[in-house]
Amino acid sequence: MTRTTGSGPVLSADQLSIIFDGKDAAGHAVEVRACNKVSLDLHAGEIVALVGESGSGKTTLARAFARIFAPDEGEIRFHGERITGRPKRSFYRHVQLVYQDPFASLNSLKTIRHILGRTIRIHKPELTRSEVTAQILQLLEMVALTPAEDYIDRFPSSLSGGQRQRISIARALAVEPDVILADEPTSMLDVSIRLDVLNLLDAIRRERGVTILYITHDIASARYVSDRMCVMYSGELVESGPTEEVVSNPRHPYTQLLLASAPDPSRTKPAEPGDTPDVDEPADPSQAISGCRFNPRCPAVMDRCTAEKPPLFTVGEQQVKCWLYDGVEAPTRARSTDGEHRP
Ligand SMILES: Nc1ncnc2c1ncn2[C@@H]1O[C@H](COP(=O)(O)OP(=O)(O)OP(=O)(O)O)[C@@H](O)[C@H]1O
Repeated sequence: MTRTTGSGPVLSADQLSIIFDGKDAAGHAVEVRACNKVSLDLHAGEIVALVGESGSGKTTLARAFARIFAPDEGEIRFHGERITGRPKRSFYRHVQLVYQDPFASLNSLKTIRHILGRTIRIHKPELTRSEVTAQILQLLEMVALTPAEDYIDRFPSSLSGGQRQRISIARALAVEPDVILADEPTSMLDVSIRLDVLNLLDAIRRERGVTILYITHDIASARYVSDRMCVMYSGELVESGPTEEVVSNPRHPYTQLLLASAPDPSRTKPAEPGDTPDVDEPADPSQAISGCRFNPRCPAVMDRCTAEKPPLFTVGEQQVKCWLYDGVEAPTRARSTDGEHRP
């Protein structure tokens, strides 16, 4: 798969559904739409945060982008080309996944030289041994494990969680990817080093132009690092837009709930007493719900919400899947778009 240049998205999901076999509360077989007709474009050099509570489908979407799950409906496109049926190895030259758990994702019996060298050699078999070593040292410097010579022959078991996550990120960078899909990369790390990893992702984007999908439960970290925020609920994207717009003026009742529940003192929309349901009550995608999937929890539910599924409405720079915005005009600021009403 070759990289083509152009102004379109680097990686995109187009009406993507991933469906698992599951069981409902009574034990009957049901389909679980972990992702349901999701459309999302990732543009060159941007950091997009995908936020939502546990079970909302964030990991499933990342794994579909990484081709671990094949689409049941819709498409994944890389620079506009369908990827179904294309060789995976050449795709992984461009798109890399960083996992949540830096302890499980690195082989603790191999040295860092082996772990990074193997990835470099798979993608660049023409390099000599000394060229591979030079690249490993360069990668260690990029992820701030310095002096790099002190780390290259160490085993992951001698590193802290934050240092291991840096090795995972270095391994992703080893192929000089266009896109990194970072699935909760800081959630298993000490709070004190989470910011370092977020700053590293930001540096990778600025210095290498890598597009990053940052998946997280934590709205404050998403706000810190991302340009755009997409909110997922029960397998669907319910709101997206420039991060500051979404955070300072959340439109969807679910986004309002998430923000009101976030331990972020700088939030601008505090909860009104009694107006939000419990955010710890996760959505169950195996549950049959007619109309909007958020309607059983929505403080603003209307008759229409239980009868019809809302489409995406454009409100200013945001896209919101909620009937509250049917026919609502909001001031639109001058900003270039690709003309399509897609997140
Ligand atoms: N292999 C699978 N088989 C059946 N159901 C699955 C499978 N993988 C995920 N699911 C279901 O799909 C839904 C979405 O899961 P997913 O892990 O994508 O959510 P998430 O938002 O990433 O949650 P978390 O933050 O807890 O990882 C959940 O209801 C989950 O139980």
